[in-house]
Amino acid sequence: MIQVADLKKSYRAKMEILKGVQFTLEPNNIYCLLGRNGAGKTTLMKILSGILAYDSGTIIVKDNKKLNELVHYVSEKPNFLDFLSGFDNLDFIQKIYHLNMSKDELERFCEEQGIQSFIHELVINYSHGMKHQLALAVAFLIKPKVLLLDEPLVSLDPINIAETYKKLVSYARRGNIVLLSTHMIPIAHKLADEILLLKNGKIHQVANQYSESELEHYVLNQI
Ligand SMILES: Nc1ncnc2c1ncn2[C@@H]1O[C@H](COP(=O)(O)OP(=O)(O)OP(=O)(O)O)[C@@H](O)[C@H]1O
Repeated sequence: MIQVADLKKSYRAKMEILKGVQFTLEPNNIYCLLGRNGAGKTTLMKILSGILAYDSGTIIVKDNKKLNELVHYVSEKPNFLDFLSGFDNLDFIQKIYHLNMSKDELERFCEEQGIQSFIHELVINYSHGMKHQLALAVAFLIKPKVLLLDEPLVSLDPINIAETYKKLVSYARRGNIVLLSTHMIPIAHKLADEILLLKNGKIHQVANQYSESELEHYVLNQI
């Protein structure tokens, strides 16, 4: 469980983006982070993943575990070693994480992830959607307890979106936390157990108990 309280962040003296953010994340749940452009969603995710420092507030992790050891952040602009294949990128990452996977095991993993058709091509030649699929595969390879995804579905085709829905739900239900930012209300409605609405530097946390049109109405009235 992760409890965030009174979290504040400014980039410049007069530009406070997070003004005392408060929310709780529990294992087995998917959270969708919604908010207008520039609301601070990426800022919040970067803070949770330890990439960015915050000014004040507390982030408490159950059992006093270190958050940055539990979290994996998938950026909206994933970066890889472009002149290696996706497969060699995955192999490099599994070695860094000491997963001790053989090439055959990694091939099987790529098949399970549905990325075998392009995984041996150089990343420099990948489309946006292929890069995002590879970034999601990295997340499922290293299996973080807390998976943060910054607009992960924007460049995926409908079949890959449906597959990713299934993967994220089953991943969360195995005792993990999934937090993803999205601008798409149907995605939030379909996936989220709870909605985190970021507005004016504060979070409103609500259960996803709405129909899709009610959620749209709620979000459009709140943000
Ligand atoms: N490194 C930085 N230095 C200064 N200002 C920044 C920096 N990064 C982000 N900001 C500002 O902080 C605000 C929040 O940005 P952030 O990227 O967190 O928003 P967001 O909710 O993810 O937006 P979007 O939905 O458009 O992706 C914006 O006003 C942005 O210009």
